[in-house]
Amino acid sequence: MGIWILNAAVASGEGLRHVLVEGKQIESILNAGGAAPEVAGHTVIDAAGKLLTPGLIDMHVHLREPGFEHKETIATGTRSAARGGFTTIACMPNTRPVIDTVETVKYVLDKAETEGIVRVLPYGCITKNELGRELTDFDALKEAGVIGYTDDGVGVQSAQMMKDAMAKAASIGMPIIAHCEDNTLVEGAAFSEGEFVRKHGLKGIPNESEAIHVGRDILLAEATGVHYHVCHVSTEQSVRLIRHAKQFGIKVTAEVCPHHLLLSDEDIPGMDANWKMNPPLRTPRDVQACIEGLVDGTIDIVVTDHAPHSEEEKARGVQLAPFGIVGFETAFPLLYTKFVATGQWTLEFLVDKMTKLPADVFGLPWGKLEVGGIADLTLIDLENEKEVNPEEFASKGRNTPFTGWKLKGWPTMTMVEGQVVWSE
Ligand SMILES: NC(=O)N[C@@H](CC(=O)O)C(=O)O
Ligand SMILES: [Zn+2]
Ligand SMILES: [Zn+2]
Repeated sequence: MGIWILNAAVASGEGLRHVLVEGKQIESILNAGGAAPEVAGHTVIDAAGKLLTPGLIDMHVHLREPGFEHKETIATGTRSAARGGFTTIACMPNTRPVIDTVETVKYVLDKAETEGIVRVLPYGCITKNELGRELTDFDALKEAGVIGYTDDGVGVQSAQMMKDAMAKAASIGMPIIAHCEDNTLVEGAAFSEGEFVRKHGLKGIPNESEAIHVGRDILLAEATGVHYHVCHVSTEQSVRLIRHAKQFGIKVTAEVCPHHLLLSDEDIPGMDANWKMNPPLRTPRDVQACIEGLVDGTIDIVVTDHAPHSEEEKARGVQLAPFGIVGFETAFPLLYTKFVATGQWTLEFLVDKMTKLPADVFGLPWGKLEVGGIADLTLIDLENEKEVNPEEFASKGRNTPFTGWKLKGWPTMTMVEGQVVWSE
């Protein structure tokens, strides 16, 4: 007995489909124009009026477990992901303890297996404790199941340390995923150098703090041959450097977050820590460069950088509050409403940036709608308009700048390996 998903629209826009899921697999995909399928004995999901996509993939998320369970857990984070239409998520290692040992990797994978409802792929740290002093055991972490190395949350300050990390990762066919930030340029600043900090007489975070690492690391990637992936690109300078590196055939890929495509520092309404994230909201010119970079392929994929914090932490005032905003439950509706519904992007472009392309960049077997493929699937309602209401989030985090935005494109069902893990 299988599951027939009937009369679903697909992102390419050419007619409706009936899709049969048997066990963990997509068994067949039919054009809905032909003879009606034999559904007797099967479960039927009526997808009329809905878009069917491969399950969304998010290669940059913070699940906070172990150690920061008051912010999020693997249970709540994966539920939040499922509500956002995500079926595969890659979690960052800046937990407590950080994910720098085989034991911590196993802990996360075990928790994900027993308490998670979507697929969780862990990253391991580049350096022990993310302190930048000593490399972790890349071989052992790979063996334990990490999909790459990153010190996300902080930049690797030493060029020699980064070069050693890249050389080692390259030798075992693994990627380096970099949070690009030079600490000497950002001390004490909460927002980007731009209109907002000028107006309020604050110290700003300059664009070079990110782009200096991007430039340095591109040269190190060229020298070592590693696959180098740039986290949360936010500046015009970074986009330019990555575009140039790609023209040279250097193995660099990059990601961008919805908030860096939709908001600039000029949108910050006041001293509200729900607008504080790292990298910060930059100038309108940077936003435009990120959009252009995504469109021309300089930036490969969209990620959320889902970074939940408690309300108490975010209420400490903008100077003391931690950086980060939640992202799972608003990502697709935001980008659909603001870029696809407005006619700037095709639906297929957006869906590819959140499914097929992340899978391609990281060599993962998911993210495609094809017979014989794993049945990770998402249904999305493109018509129903609804306001963003953080009280409805499955995440423990309520820290979003998008409260009250009226959006379309809300997921209504998420299936992982043939099992409906969430539906409205
Ligand atoms: N993005 C953020 O603002 N915060 C992230 C860290 C990070 O992604 O660098 C976090 O862990 O809270
Ligand atoms: Zn980061
Ligand atoms: Zn992050």
